Amino acid sequence: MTAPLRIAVAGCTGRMGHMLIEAVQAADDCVLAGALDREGSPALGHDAAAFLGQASGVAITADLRAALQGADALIDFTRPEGTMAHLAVCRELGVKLVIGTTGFSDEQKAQIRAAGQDIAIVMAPNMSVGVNVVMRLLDMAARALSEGYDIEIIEAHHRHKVDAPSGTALAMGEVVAGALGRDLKTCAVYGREGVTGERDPSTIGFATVRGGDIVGDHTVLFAGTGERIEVTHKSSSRATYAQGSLRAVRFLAGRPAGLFDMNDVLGLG
Ligand SMILES: NC(=O)C1=CN([C@@H]2O[C@H](COP(=O)(O)OP(=O)(O)OC[C@H]3O[C@@H](n4cnc5c(N)ncnc54)[C@H](OP(=O)(O)O)[C@@H]3O)[C@@H](O)[C@H]2O)C=CC1
Ligand SMILES: O=C(O)C1=N[C@H](C(=O)O)C[C@H](O)C1
Repeated sequence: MTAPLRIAVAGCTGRMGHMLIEAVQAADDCVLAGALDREGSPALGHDAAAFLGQASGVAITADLRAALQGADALIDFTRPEGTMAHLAVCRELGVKLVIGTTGFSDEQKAQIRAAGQDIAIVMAPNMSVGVNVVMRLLDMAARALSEGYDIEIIEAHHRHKVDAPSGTALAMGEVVAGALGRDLKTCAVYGREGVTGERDPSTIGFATVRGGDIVGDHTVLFAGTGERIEVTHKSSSRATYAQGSLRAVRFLAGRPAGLFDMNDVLGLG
């Protein structure tokens, strides 16, 4: 029998933190090794699975090194500044890392790439199987619809989301731009207002909706003359992100270093 994967969770009281703890508690091959929250959190010292009416035996701590003690991997869905601080310590201690956080700057992404030389990391703005399959569909659609179709990416999320456009929408934009030989940095248009002039066909537009408890909807619209194609993914539960994160941890077992994404984890090439 193989030893269970020992997983620490950062942001353990957040929306994703709770989903991750529930998923780890339910998985036969995983065990909760650490639960990290921020200094000052009223949850510090409480059992990390208390919200489920369960006892994990892991007390929530703000001490990162304590949370990582004996952990094989840290799953991090927090904020970019939190993830960067966690990354440095994981790199020092040789702990693998699954990064679900979105909203990183180019410089922060470069630092994550560099850390991948020393530790094994999976980073993906969306851990669901469905979204990563949609990415492949988008590559195919963009190549087939490269002439005469205007491309717009529309995403909707809950009222608490702090970054826009979503990491997933930006990744979809990268896939489409890559398939068309465009550079998203120069062709993206983020929202429109006032007298904008006619649409430039070389652009990829983004529109953001925020409201209520929407888990995460993404549509890529290819609008032509006489027809339009919409490729849509809708998340109805965060459980898919948590299950994808556990798949990522399993994928990292036995891999000493490298920066991977969900294509690698899911074998999508
Ligand atoms: N890759 C994917 O599949 C998905 C990615 N996400 C991304 O995950 C991230 C978290 O989302 P969500 O769970 O909804 O957010 P929440 O706000 O619900 O949870 C964030 C958690 O991180 C903690 N936190 C916030 N700032 C810091 C920091 N600087 N250092 C350490 N911890 C911090 C919060 O603590 P406190 O409560 O004290 O602020 C909280 O526990 C977002 O970037 C989101 O876009 C979300 C879903 C899926
Ligand atoms: O903040 C969220 O909730 C989500 N964030 C991710 C993103 O920015 O793409 C993934 C998912 O859409 C949910």
